Amino acid sequence: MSFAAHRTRKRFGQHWLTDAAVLDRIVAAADLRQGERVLEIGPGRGALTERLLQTPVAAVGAVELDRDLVQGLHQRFDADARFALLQGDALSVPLPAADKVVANIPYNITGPLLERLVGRLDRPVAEPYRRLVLLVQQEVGERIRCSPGSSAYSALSVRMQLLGDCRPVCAVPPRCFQPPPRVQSEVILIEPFPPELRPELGLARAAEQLLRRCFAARRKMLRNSLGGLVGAAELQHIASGIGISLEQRPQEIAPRAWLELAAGLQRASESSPKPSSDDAGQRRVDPMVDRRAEGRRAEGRRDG
Ligand SMILES: C[S@@+](CC[C@H](N)C(=O)[O-])C[C@H]1O[C@@H](n2cnc3c(N)ncnc32)[C@H](O)[C@@H]1O
Repeated sequence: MSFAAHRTRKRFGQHWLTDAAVLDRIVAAADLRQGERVLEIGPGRGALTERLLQTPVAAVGAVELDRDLVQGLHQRFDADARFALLQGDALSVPLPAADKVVANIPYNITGPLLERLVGRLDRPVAEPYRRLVLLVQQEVGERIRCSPGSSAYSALSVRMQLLGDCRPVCAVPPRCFQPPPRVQSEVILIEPFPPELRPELGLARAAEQLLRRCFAARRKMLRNSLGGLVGAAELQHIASGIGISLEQRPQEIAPRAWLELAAGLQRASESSPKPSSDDAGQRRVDPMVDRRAEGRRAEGRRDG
């Protein structure tokens, strides 16, 4: 099917980026160099693909879910040997090897796609991309990159900022798309840390549990959220060592401090006497904390 015959599908999050200045900003932020391979999720009708192919990259691997766009994309780009298209779901197909990812992503899969591309704190991707430049719903972008103390600061902010350097590139209002989405958007840049700079796996797991526990009750002071994990004096000692107050709430604690807190609690829990059968399971970071609270929040929706 040609692009002219194609009908835009809302369920695939199809909002074509038509603003030349935003396309320029995305490509400039990606800083694509000679020989690099770039992955594009959701090329659509190829507005961004065309720009990517104007850079000196060695390969542009694109993954598009909508079968009806495949023919048009082949017609438009097959003359360039660097272009390769894979039809399928970016959440499940084997992704083409790449150094960088550049994409105007379908907002309804933001959460799982981020997990696939950047990984989770306790399940990081083995070989991180060097850089990702993603057009996302502004609300999600803000949560990814915001500083502690901001109302948008959440467990997602901590996780992402422990996995990489996250920065805003530019705001993108609805008029930059056709059809315009109902929500504001923004371009963000993520530079994942190399494996040697990531938290060690045991600590990452403990931090993940801690984040779930504390952000499930984000209005509670740490003293209350953490009470019962270790004794009150021990908890105070750990907090003072990190330079945080137990009167603080989760959204005030910086990403690195979460790791230090998890490490301190782990150490305290390991060195304390074995709990009696009555309070077994209460002294260590609780692995059964409710996962649902954070579960779906990272999934943005372009249509509000
Ligand atoms: C917001 S549009 C962006 C299109 C184009 N890159 C642009 O900037 O104009 C999102 C694109 O992702 C595609 N898409 C949606 N879900 C997908 C998935 N799970 N895997 C791969 N592509 C997907 C849509 O069909 C659509 O082409």
